[in-house]
This record gives sequence, C-alpha cells and structure tokens, in this order.
Amino acid sequence: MEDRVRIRSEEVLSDDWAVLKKTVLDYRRRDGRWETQTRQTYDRGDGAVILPFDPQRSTVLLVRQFRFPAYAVGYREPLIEACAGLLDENDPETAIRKEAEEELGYHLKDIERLFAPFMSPGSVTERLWFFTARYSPADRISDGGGSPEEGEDIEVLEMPLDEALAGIADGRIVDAKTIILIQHLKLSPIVG
Ligand SMILES: Nc1nc2c(ncn2[C@@H]2O[C@H](COP(=O)(O)OP(=O)(O)O[C@H]3O[C@H](CO)[C@@H](O)[C@H](O)[C@@H]3O)[C@@H](O)[C@H]2O)c(=O)[nH]1
Ligand SMILES: [Mg+2]
Repeated sequence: MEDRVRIRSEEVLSDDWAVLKKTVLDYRRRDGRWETQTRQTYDRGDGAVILPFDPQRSTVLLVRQFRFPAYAVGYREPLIEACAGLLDENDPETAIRKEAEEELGYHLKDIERLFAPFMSPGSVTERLWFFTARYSPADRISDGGGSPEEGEDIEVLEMPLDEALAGIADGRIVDAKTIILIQHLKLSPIVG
C-alpha cells in the first residue's frame, strides 16, 4: 500500500487522554487515479481483553461498569463486559494478567492468545488483543474491582456461559469484544 499513500500534512487536534489527529493524504485508487482525503485518527494505544472459563462449572467471569460514552448517547445501564484494559507499555499478555488481577481479583495460569482485531478501523487506531483462560475458584486472590483512584468502580460477575449467550440474544450484553469472546468460547470450547 505504501506506493499508494502520500501524507501531505498532519495536525494534532487534541493531545489529552488520547491523541486526535487530522491528516491530509493523497491516495491512489484501484483505478490509478490519485485523490486527496482528509482523515481523523483517535489514538489511545492498544488494549487487551480476556474471558476466563471454568470448564468444571461451565461459568465465565465478566465485569459490570459505568461507561460514560455509552451513557452519553442514551444507554442507561452499566455495561457487562469481559475484563479489559489498555496495554500501558506492557506486552499484551503481561497487561491482561495484570488487568485480571486488578479488575477480577484472579491470578490466571493458563492463558491462550486468540487474535488482535481492529475494533473500529475507520477512526480508532486501536488493536485489541483477545485472550481466553481456564480458571477455577482456587485462582481467586482478591475481590477485584479495579482501582478507585483511577475512578474505576467495577463489579465482578460470574455466570454460566449459556446465560452469557442468552444475554447477547436478549440485549443485556451489548459490548462487541464481550460478544466476540462469548461466541468464540461456544464455537471452540475449553474442555476440562
Ligand atoms: N482521566 C481520564 N481517564 C479516563 C478517560 N477515559 C477512560 N479513563 C479511565 O482510564 C482507565 C482505563 O482503564 P483500563 O481498564 O485500562 O481500560 P478500559 O477503559 O477498560 O478499556 C478497555 O476497554 C475498552 C472498551 O471496550 C477498549 O477499547 C480498550 O482497549 C480496553 O480494552 C479507567 O479507569 C477509565 O475510567 C479519560 O478521558 N480521562
Ligand atoms: Mg478495564
């Protein structure tokens, strides 16, 4: 693609929690014609997400938390999500182990890396690293809940995988990363 893209200018519109840039570029279309495009990119780094599964009891661990961007567009419930976090300079596996300890209160041993999709590639630069893990009640090390100093107020939920699947169908689970992981576990079960 590099011979089809020429950056003309780049402007930082906001450099705060994330970096929002406006880029003007020339793009050579498949028919050979060059055109000029303006595109904004929202960059707050990459993230990682995990859905732990207990094959003995067929349960998953999820979190429930207030998400202001969802509230801002009218969604009035806290979101049920898989445990996730930004990488913050760590490699994805280190980051997700840390996040599972902080948010879920579980020390996870058998972690499996799955895939790393772009979640909203038209505007957000983030790739999200997906993991599953096998867990058991013995892996619990604390109540979890996240870091109150960072404004986190996270409830830990344990539910049967089939109840999570039903939650997708009836609209209780509306977070994309969570839906992908629940469906993945159903398609590729972790066996005891
Ligand atoms: N000051 C400030 N804090 C923020 C802002 N936005 C989020 N935070 C706080 O920053 C912390 C980030 O927590 P993480 O656990 O690292 O990330 P996350 O918000 O769970 O993000 C995960 O889920 C996202 C949504 O699905 C993913 O997009 C992301 O990659 C990651 O996996 C949270 O305490 C959150 O409240 C902001 O604009 N300003
Ligand atoms: Mg998080």
